[in-house]
Amino acid sequence: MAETTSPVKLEAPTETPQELIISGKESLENYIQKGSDAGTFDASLPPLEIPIIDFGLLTSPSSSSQELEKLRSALCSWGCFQFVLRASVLEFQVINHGVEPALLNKVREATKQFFGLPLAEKKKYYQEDGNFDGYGNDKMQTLHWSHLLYLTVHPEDKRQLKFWPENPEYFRETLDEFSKQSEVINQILLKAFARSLNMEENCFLDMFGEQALMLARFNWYPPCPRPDLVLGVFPHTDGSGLTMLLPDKEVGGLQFLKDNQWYSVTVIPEAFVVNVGDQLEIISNGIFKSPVHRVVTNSERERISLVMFYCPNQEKEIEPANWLVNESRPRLYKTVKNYNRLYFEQLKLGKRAIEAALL
Ligand SMILES: O=C(O)CCC(=O)C(=O)O
Ligand SMILES: [Fe+2]
Repeated sequence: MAETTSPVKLEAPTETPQELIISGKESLENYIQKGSDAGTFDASLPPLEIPIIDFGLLTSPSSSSQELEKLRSALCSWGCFQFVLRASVLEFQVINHGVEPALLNKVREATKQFFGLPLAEKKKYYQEDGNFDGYGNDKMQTLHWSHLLYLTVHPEDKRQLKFWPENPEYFRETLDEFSKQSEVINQILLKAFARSLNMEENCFLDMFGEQALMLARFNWYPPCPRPDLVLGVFPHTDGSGLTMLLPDKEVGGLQFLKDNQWYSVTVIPEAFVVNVGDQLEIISNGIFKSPVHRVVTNSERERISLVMFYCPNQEKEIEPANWLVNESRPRLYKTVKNYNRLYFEQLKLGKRAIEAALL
């Protein structure tokens, strides 16, 4: 998540993990989790039976109550759902063109092309100390088998264009278009989330504010020789308010934890996966769950994903919405400001920020 001063030390990757291991600069051991978190991973887990929400039924104030109930139940039990966007759905919304499969393909193509560039070219966009945007990797004690590119996309005056790839040449305009459409989709979702709890439809949206932060995180998972031992991303919850993920069109890997069991997300080429982040769990006073998830690796194929983190304005305090606090549901969380900072401070200590926010 974006931070002006990132407490997690980020170092730009040099080569792919596999190249580093072959050249002897790094050991596979550095990628294998030890101690109580150690485990072996299995890509063929039970499929995640998360609901597929009909986005079209959420877009009007008189959304079908059945679809809202389905949404509420997904957010409270799994904390995530999938939805497929048809171009027609957004045509009558604020924007006059929808997210078409062609745009999704372009975004995925741009992602693949960028990560496929020679290192010398990618180096131009390396993360710098004290700045979160840019190309790098999560420098945790045990390494993730992935590289990433973080870019702040909203508010527009917070964009740092020097980290926006110019290669491929359509990267910037594609991300710009996709970000604008993602923002509209996120706003529609937040309104539907509020309506699903019988709240005034703008109440979550107002808490995010006009200066809501939107970060794009492009992930690249090269093939890994030991998918049974090495993870692409460790189990975590997102520090966002709301996360909208465009997964790889063909290669799976994302898994969610529920009741101590891991489930694999089914690959549906045109579907987004949406999950609640910690900040929305706080705002909803724990009614919506910020789910633990991870990414497993694959020995044969690379995988890409694009994650859009939508977060409340970090200058604003967030706290459980009044409507959701009552005698039978006492307030669970403190008032917090700049949750993203707390998130990374706790991550560095190997802890979950949401626990530090509990009253
Ligand atoms: O690549 C994915 O499917 C998910 C990545 C993820 O969880 C994240 O970037 O926070
Ligand atoms: Fe995540």
